[in-house]
Amino acid sequence: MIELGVNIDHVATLRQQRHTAYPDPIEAAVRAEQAGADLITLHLREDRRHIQDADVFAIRPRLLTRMNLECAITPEMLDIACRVLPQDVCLVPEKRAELTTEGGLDVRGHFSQVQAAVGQLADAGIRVSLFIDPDAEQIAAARESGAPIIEIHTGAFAEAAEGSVEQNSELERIRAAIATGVSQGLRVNAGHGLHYGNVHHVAALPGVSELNIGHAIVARAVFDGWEKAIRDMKALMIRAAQSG
Ligand SMILES: CC(=O)[C@@H](O)[C@H](O)COP(=O)(O)O
Ligand SMILES: NCC(=O)COP(=O)(O)O
Repeated sequence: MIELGVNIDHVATLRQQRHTAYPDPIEAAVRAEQAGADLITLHLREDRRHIQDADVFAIRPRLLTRMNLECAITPEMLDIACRVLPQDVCLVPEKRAELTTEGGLDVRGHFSQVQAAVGQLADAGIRVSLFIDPDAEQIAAARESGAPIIEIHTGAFAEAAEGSVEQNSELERIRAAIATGVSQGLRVNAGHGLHYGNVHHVAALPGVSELNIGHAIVARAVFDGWEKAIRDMKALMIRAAQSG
């Protein structure tokens, strides 16, 4: 069954905007699990714009499902990951000035660095995922690095207008990437920019294991409440996966 990773970054964004104690990402994580999240995703950015180090350490022992910690490949982040020991770490590229993660990791271009990071995390017992664009060369490099999981960056698909030629072509790239990854023995996840109006396209693709979704769920929760926003997203995913 397809799994939903609820990304709680933007609960922390709201808190950091005023440096209040609320809304509390720990409560968001616990209540997300109660609403049906299969895992909790959070991204500790180098600039600490949303999730803080203390959040990661506090949430880890509270989870009944699993933690998917997203981070850049830096000595500092790898050290934190090895101290927190989440079940999963997703290695992502970061640019300090970007609004959000703009592209996938260039695994081929930084192969030795990625391979070393995968090895360090794997030695600590952490399952590693690489956040990459839907590109056959990157998938091959990811597999060679020893990472057992890839997460396909769905940002370009999400930015395309519904029903457009561009959206269709991005969806086909994702479909092909999932098929390639699965055929190479990788677990294939996907995420970024998915929302209530586009998630069905990706959830219906054969072979996709998990979708990580954050911004749209936090936005929907403003009107519908946190648990309902999560339940509704999961229902959309499951319906699409069953009909796909
Ligand atoms: C790596 C990724 O796609 C998202 O997790 C992202 O972390 C959401 O947070 P940002 O909006 O800070 O990019
Ligand atoms: N890895 C993608 C993710 O965690 C969620 O991204 P978004 O839904 O906040 O764009």
